[in-house]
Amino acid sequence: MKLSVIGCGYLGAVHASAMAELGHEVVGIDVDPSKVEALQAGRPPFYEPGLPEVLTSAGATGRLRFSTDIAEVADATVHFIAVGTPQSADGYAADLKYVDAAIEALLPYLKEGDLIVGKSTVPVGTARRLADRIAESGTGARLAWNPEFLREGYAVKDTIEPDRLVYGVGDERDVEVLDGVYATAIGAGTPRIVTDYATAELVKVAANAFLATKISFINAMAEIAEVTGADITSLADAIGHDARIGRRFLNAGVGFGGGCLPKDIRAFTARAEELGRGESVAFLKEVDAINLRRRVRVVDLAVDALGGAPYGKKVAVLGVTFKPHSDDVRDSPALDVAVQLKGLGADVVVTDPEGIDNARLRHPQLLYTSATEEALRHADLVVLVTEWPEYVGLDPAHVKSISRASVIIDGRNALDTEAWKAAGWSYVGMGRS
Ligand SMILES: NC(=O)c1ccc[n+]([C@@H]2O[C@H](COP(=O)([O-])OP(=O)(O)OC[C@H]3O[C@@H](n4cnc5c(N)ncnc54)[C@H](O)[C@@H]3O)[C@@H](O)[C@H]2O)c1
Ligand SMILES: O=c1ccn([C@@H]2O[C@H](COP(=O)(O)OP(=O)(O)O[C@H]3O[C@H](CO)[C@@H](O)[C@H](O)[C@H]3O)[C@@H](O)[C@H]2O)c(=O)[nH]1
Repeated sequence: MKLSVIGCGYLGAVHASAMAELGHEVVGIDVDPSKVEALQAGRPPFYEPGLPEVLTSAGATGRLRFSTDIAEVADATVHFIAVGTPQSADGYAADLKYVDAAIEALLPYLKEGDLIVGKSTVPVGTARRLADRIAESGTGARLAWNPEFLREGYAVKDTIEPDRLVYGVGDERDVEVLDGVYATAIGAGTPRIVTDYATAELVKVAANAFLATKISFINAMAEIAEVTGADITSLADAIGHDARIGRRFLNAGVGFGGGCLPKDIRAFTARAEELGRGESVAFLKEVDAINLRRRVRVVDLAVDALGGAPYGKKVAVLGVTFKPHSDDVRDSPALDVAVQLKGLGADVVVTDPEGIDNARLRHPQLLYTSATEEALRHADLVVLVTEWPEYVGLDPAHVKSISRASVIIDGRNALDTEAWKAAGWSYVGMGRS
């Protein structure tokens, strides 16, 4: 099939490449010429494991191209909307200006029977509004909403082998069109839920709200563990053995960040309030508050470890991305912790395998190095905030020999506690003693 993908950021670039890899002819459109140039040259403009390989192999088939010219969508019959829906500058609601602009830009090129497929995460009610706009344009095109559940770091695999497909449709004919797009996954028996627009939109935000709640739940338990001497990791293991609860997403630590969970729970709260149902999701404000408290907790632990006097002390911050295997620093707890420590006067040196360039753009006041040793050398304190394998695998005896630190703060409960203690470190985890 001939597809277009409007918006080639984290979601769109992966979607376009994976769809071409699966045999479709795809044009990816983005308004950012530097992104388009990089993608067209086979270079992902961001770090995502597996994407360079798919870009190259799909590119070599001639089925994948990228452009800034929206007119190039004219041949395609299915058009994915994958533009950003960030938090508004003045509140919690999602800013839909990119989605609206993408639809308006697409309208002149639509043909009878074309299908626009929304993949961006939007407030419930958006698809109905956009469907009305498309109907009124008289193009004969239709709209479906097909939320995306990929995780950064596993984005290619999650796109090619999704857990489930959700089709929010306004016309039953579009189920067949989407089955054609996802023929490989459908053939492999991937569950597919066909529903209306509102349910499809809500499935996406409900899934992220649930994941965020699960993380904040375990972090709330960590707060209790901290005042009782209980161990949060053992607690998570124990409750996680109950199949009704499950162990995944029960890792306590500095909390969740990224371009999705924080903004999506806030946008959901704002939308529910608009609908007069703010009380139904009021708990998400608490989920957000618990999450943000974990960042402060790490900062407080660091200040304590520095004897209450962070000024002029060298703090090595290991990790700056919101999670490993990504270069994304959007709403990153790690970056937030680094900025807060810097604000208290510490000489913060941040290291990360992939996130430094993005972090520097946002916070040029911090010192950065890609060399872990340089960050650690003569550090008065070591704080791990993103569990990259290279930090988890550090030799505690070696770190001791090059730093001045005696305390390691493990903001992700990812280190081998006993090994660090055995090497003479005072180990400080999150919700564990
Ligand atoms: N990143 C993820 O892991 C992920 C997963 C699932 C869903 N989502 C959702 O997908 C959407 C996109 O997220 P993202 O992380 O890829 O954002 P992003 O900011 O990385 O990418 C958005 C892209 O859209 C481009 N763009 C903006 N307006 C445009 C227009 N009119 N025409 C063409 N291109 C335009 C921007 O230049 C940018 O490259 C969001 O709604 C997000 O919530 C993201
Ligand atoms: O037990 C856990 C699990 C995760 N996290 C943190 O939670 C955040 C989000 O992690 P993850 O969900 O893996 O990352 P994303 O790539 O942002 O993916 C989420 O957001 C995407 C965008 O909506 C969805 O598509 C995915 O399904 C959803 O998992 C990160 O900061 C993690 O460090 C924890 O603190 N503890």
